[in-house]
Amino acid sequence: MTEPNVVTARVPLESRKKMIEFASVQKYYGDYHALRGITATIREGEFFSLLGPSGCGKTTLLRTIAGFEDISSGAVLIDGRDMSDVAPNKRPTNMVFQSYAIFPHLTVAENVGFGLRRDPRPAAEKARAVEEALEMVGLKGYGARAAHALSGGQRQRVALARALILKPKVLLLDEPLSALDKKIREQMQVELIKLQREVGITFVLVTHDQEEALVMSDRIAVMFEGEIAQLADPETLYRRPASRRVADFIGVMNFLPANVLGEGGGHVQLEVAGLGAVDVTDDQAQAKPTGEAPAVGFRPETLTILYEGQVASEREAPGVIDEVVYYGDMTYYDVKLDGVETPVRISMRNVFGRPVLDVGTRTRVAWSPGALVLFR
Ligand SMILES: Nc1ncnc2c1ncn2[C@@H]1O[C@H](COP(=O)(O)OP(=O)(O)OP(=O)(O)O)[C@@H](O)[C@H]1O
Repeated sequence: MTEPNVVTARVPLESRKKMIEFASVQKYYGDYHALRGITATIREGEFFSLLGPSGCGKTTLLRTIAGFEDISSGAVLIDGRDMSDVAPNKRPTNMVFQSYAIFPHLTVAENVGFGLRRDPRPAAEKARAVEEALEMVGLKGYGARAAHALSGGQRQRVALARALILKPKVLLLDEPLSALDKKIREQMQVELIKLQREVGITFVLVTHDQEEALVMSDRIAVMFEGEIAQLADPETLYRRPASRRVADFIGVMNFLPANVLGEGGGHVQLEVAGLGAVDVTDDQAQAKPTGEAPAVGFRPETLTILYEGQVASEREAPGVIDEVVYYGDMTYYDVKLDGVETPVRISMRNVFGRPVLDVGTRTRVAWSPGALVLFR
């Protein structure tokens, strides 16, 4: 196995060199404006994801890196070099697709070694490289097997090994796990992260699965309609989404209407439906106001149902349980806070086998001002 790569071994992203640069990239398909001025930088050894709903342009953007898609204006640079006149097969990139594009009539080893067929190295050396690549993806000893006899997950590993053996600077992954069952997909996600850390290659992943992006990425670009709506690390995206739309796309976000009463000294004073008067810091407020009616957002796990006699550590609000959804390890409670028509969703871990509360029960909900985000 290769040594852990020094680049990815805890060198902060911002001090690594720029591996991919998008400079005002525009793409038209006829009249259709598919990429609307993309500017972003992906660093060496980064695990970077393009996340967004169907049709937002994420695959198109990925394909501009590989050179499978010409751009209408702007530039794509790889490792400091403008790729405008560089053909796809001359770029230091390799792509792994959603469908396992392997040759079913070849063995696993033949599939993995396919890209080395014009490599002048002696056969024994190439065979060793194939063995190494198979070991990397957890398929040690599978070389002689027929590729058609593999499971979906194994085929995708072969496709990965085949890409990695060519030692690209950048590996492009177009929804590589989306055809796999949930369990295998989750297992492969963890393996891919480990693999990426080991080889130190820059990975760019396209996915419409927000959980997958959160689990795997150093940073994520959330795209809507050909634009990057927010580019940030997973925690920032989750805790400080830049807009209602991003907040809604990543996990579950509750919204309650709010009135802005005043502002200044780094704080915003609000009156929030169901919660009452509350101060938030400027840091909790959407940076670029859109002029939409103000609302506060908060995640289900930032609220707690209080049991009888239990005291809230910060604030509490009364309400009635409207719906209960039991998931084994956790329960979702939808609670109608007094005076608010739309219920808020609360997730509770079922650690001590507490009784599930019934619909219609009056309850109190503990919440914390620090967990709120103001959208306006
Ligand atoms: N070759 C093409 N000709 C015309 N329009 C295209 C072409 N390829 C993509 N588009 C359009 O450009 C937009 C972006 O497509 P793209 O495949 O990048 O989206 P996506 O975010 O990857 O979505 P999905 O997850 O569905 O693949 C879509 O509206 C699509 O219909």
